[in-house]
Amino acid sequence: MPAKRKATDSGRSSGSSKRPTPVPDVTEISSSDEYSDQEEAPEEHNLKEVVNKFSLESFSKKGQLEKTDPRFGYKDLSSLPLKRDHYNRPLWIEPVKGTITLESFSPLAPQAQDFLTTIAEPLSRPTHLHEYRLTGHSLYAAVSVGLKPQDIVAFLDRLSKTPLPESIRSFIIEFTKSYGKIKMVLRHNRYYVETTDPQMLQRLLKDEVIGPQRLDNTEGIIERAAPKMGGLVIPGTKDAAGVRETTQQEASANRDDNQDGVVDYGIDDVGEDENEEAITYSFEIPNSGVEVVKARCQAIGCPALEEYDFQGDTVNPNLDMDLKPAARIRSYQEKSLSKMFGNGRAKSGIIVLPCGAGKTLVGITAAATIKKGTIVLCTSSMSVVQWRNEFLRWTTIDPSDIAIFTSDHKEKFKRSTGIIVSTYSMVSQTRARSYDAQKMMDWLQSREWGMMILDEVHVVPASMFRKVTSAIAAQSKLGLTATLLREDDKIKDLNFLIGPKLYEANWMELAAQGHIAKVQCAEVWCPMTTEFYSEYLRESSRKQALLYIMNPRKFQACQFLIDFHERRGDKIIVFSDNVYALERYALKLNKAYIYGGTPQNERMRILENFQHNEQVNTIFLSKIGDTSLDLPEATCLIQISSHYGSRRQEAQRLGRILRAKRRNDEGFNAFFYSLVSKDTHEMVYSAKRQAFLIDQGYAFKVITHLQGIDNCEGISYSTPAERRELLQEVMLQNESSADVEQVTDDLFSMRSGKRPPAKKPTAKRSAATLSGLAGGDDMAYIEYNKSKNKQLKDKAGHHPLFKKMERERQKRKKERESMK
Ligand SMILES: Nc1ncnc2c1ncn2[C@@H]1O[C@H](COP(=O)(O)OP(=O)(O)OP(=O)(O)O)[C@@H](O)[C@H]1O
Repeated sequence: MPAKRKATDSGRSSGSSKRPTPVPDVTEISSSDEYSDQEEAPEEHNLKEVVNKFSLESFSKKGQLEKTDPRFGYKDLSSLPLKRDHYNRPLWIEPVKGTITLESFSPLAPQAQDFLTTIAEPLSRPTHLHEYRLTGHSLYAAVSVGLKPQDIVAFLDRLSKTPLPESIRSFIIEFTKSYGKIKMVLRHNRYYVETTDPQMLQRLLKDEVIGPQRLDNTEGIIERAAPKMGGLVIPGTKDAAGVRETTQQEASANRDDNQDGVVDYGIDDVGEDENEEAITYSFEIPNSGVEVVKARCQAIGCPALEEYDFQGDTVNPNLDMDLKPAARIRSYQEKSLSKMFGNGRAKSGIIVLPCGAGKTLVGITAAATIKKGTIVLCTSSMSVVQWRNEFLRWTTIDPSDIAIFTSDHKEKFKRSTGIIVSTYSMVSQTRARSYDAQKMMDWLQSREWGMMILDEVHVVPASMFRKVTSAIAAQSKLGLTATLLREDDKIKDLNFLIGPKLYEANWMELAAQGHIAKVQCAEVWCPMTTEFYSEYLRESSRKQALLYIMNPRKFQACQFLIDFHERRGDKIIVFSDNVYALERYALKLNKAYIYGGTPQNERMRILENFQHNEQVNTIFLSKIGDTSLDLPEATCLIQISSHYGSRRQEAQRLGRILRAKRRNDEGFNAFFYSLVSKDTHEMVYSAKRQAFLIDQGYAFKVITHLQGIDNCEGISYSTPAERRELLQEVMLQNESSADVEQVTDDLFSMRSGKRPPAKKPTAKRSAATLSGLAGGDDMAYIEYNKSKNKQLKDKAGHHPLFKKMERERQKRKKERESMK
């Protein structure tokens, strides 16, 4: 956990007497990830320096000083006159930061978009204008899929409304000229640094960091013929889907479509000389030196590419596995894989697809393409089981060739190669292992793996990756995620430790094609009641949080929306990070709820009821349901409390309704409401949370008043007395009741049954009249002691199936009685 976070925590433990607790800064606290770094190791610091060096900002700093008016941030772009036919060209290219703006309404936008996702990082993709940025890493990714710097420059120039700025041209050429010259190669479980350029070899050997890493063995400098690239067909597609091919098809399509002949890709020869015969020179380095060498290569401007020539790998046995004939991967899945296998080899990197868009199948198809031993790492044991099932569902793999390594299962595959599915913690754990687990680990470490698939790659910090990647030798690494986001900025480390972002899908495009649901997003502003607001202004920040979450107007909005959507036939999930509020809301509204302390069998019962019981249309979930929850029945989300400014949580939560079963119904929309108490810190957090989704093209409507709420029958807290009573109850809570839940598993964690339930809020709620405290005799503390969750057991009796059984039982009883 970052040091700053610790400071906040210690502030908490100091107790209420040491008020005021500083208002938490969103950037400080929202990085509480399932796997947080405990502290920044010294090598992590070096890593930061290396990754920062590659930012375009530092490259263009000089230009920025010259061109920007410091008072207004105004940039003088008069040196870039518009081209005569600028209206036919879709790009604006900003010379200082390398931002590229695409007019998405241009007829050339689809082709330009494909090109831009290859060479730049998407920043924002609302309806009419998309924004991208060229970075060192994005250019690295572009070169690694076979594009040449001159082609990138030429094509950008053609699409640009102005002549290509000189700064952009030199940035592209400078940053890419050495890419691909150095490769990190794994052979027979040993690492080699490889290059085809003798001068580069000399430079590496003389380098003060890389030189000493060379192993002093008998092999010395190894000369070999460079591997030839073979044709490649990605399973589940109609034909080979290399990016080179795609790009060339697009280029010719573009030429055909382009009546005025203004824009031409002109990149037909991309990667042409790749097949030329060449000699490679390589030397061995120790496993422990891999990261140092990679960091150094990046620092000297020649990043070491990691590519796996799996077609030419005759040492590792082939795995007998194909996609089943019925499996057809979708166009965006194919596109993402084509970035990985663009030149017939497997490149390491990260594929970013929205929640529910089918990342699992992408990983499976990648494994079926290389057909070598593969290790899949997931965040929980439940995901492990799901991955194994998905492999069996989509591929022809023999079930005995795919094994599980978790605390409960330690299986090996029977034949020479296969697939192992495990969790990050099983593989990276450093404390003493059980005898079986250690034996299993030794076995995993003694082998060379063709590919390592890293699921939910965004949650895993650099230190954990280090442990995983140094423990297991894999030829290529594929990271999968929906949200390549971390508030602590450590996401850049992944570029370095796994590989560049290979592909990022456009959420809106996928929604338009019906692969994920269309969602209406709204932020509902709930005014604080006068009593709550006056306390809010007086209280410490932690108590303030409790007040804005428990604001009676927010409660009313929640009740109103649940009622409205239940009547529309929606199934609703209400999310609250705060467990006290979760319980209070759910009990008051007589709904079931799940949080960390809910036993596994009860979780399952509630979820099953939500799916199949017509009486159960709303459930309350703590942050335990943020990820891994697959409930295609859910069509509406209401968020009452969340993790400060976490953009990732917002996106992951939205992801829970993207799989909505009804998504292809005519005019169907899912709904996502964020309830925010007006004029409180919550508004600041809310704005920050939405940033990622807004960049994906979602528009958040602000609702300042819910029509009809004032005369809604049965609405809670409608009288001042009720509101005062709630306030008194909230004020009696300890500050710790305001904390967000600390979650160590996900909704389906199989560990839950064994672990003691998560600690409940330490606040003690006692039954007592509050008249003494509040000076009013009309108020009484109401104690809810019958859990709605327990009631679900009774509710199950109302399910049609149970009703039918009951009817039959009664019928038989009557028959027996009449026979007497
Ligand atoms: N090409 C395809 N054809 C048919 N079904 C598909 C295809 N790709 C994915 N699916 C289905 O879409 C659903 C979502 O897939 P998956 O669970 O892999 O999503 P995900 O991207 O991992 O989501 P999350 O990030 O929420 O875990 C699954 O039911 C899967 O079987």
